[in-house]
Amino acid sequence: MEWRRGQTLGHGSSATVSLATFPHSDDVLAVKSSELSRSESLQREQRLLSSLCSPYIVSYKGCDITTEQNKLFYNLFLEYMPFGTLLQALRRHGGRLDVSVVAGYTRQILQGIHYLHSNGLVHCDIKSTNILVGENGAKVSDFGCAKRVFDTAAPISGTPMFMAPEVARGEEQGYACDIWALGCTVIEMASGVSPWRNVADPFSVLHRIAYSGEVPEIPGFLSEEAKDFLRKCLRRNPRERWTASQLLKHPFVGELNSKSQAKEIQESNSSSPTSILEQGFWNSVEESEIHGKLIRTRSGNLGGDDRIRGLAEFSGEPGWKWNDDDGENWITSRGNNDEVRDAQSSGQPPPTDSEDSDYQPRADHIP
Ligand SMILES: Nc1ncnc2c1ncn2[C@@H]1O[C@H](COP(=O)(O)OP(=O)(O)OP(=O)(O)O)[C@@H](O)[C@H]1O
Repeated sequence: MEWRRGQTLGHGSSATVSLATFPHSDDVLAVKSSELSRSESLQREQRLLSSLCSPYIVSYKGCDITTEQNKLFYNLFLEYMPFGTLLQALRRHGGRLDVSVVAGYTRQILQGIHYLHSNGLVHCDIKSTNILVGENGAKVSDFGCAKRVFDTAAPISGTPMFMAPEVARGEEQGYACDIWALGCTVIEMASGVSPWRNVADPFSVLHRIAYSGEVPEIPGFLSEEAKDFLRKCLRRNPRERWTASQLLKHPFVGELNSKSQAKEIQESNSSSPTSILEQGFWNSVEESEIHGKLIRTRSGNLGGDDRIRGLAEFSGEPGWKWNDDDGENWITSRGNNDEVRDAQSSGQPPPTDSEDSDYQPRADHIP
């Protein structure tokens, strides 16, 4: 099927995401692209996403390969989420969301996590920039770090600020790490600040998470229900952390609340621009995120501080920025320096439809 690349919606470490429009229909999709030679991670994401089907997971819509500016690009088509990331939703609402909206989003993210866990998958990188918002609320996206729970050979990956203690120590990365990261995301949604404050660099945050015995500070203004929910998510021992199915029955996100929460979410989004013509607005919001987002770390078999220092140093490659005021100043780091540089350069956007001269889409798999 013929399609055209439209405006850029966002940049990740491994790919650029643009709008995809279709000449003979009003359909609009998001297309996540990277150079074919560097698309291993995107193709892995495609294999995983194409096996999933849930209203709480951003839907897979197909894939293809195009030639643009004499380069081959691998393209993964996704359901378009018009309100962008949860972090952007947060910024639009002045940095924090009403508790009832937080509860509604939390329930939806939890349903996405529950679906993944029921299918033997761990997301490994739950955080506000990997949750996308549409007309009906939040969906889980970005499966670049996801893995089968029994895949013990898979490297540790994720974003240090959201890493669970057992992950920071390099012991295990099972279902419970997504629950810890959900707790961190809820704190971010409710308070507008990073889950860990006063940390100078990635080594400090990883060390603190791994060995301090502390948990992120639970905002005092939250209701008792919300605080209790967070305490169940943020237990340092992964065996004591509640599971997604237990948490779905917690009163903070309970079924009884879900109708009013859905209404709150719709109202909260109704003041936001939805038209794709207003993408300039989104792009300007996105700009503030481009300088970096997450650290994605892959650890070797070092122990204790050496291993943590290794993780932190991977995160310190060119482009790394740490800014405690904005926990979103992260870059992705994978494996070794070459891979880091490759990942950064593959993030270069392919040309948009107005820029490319030899644009030849070849949509083999678009439905
Ligand atoms: N389906 C979508 N609809 C709308 N915008 C999207 C969609 N998918 C991604 N985006 C935008 O593109 C950005 C980058 O996407 P994504 O996080 O999937 O890329 P990535 O390369 O995997 O990033 P990361 O560095 O987190 O691994 C998102 O933060 C979001 O702003």
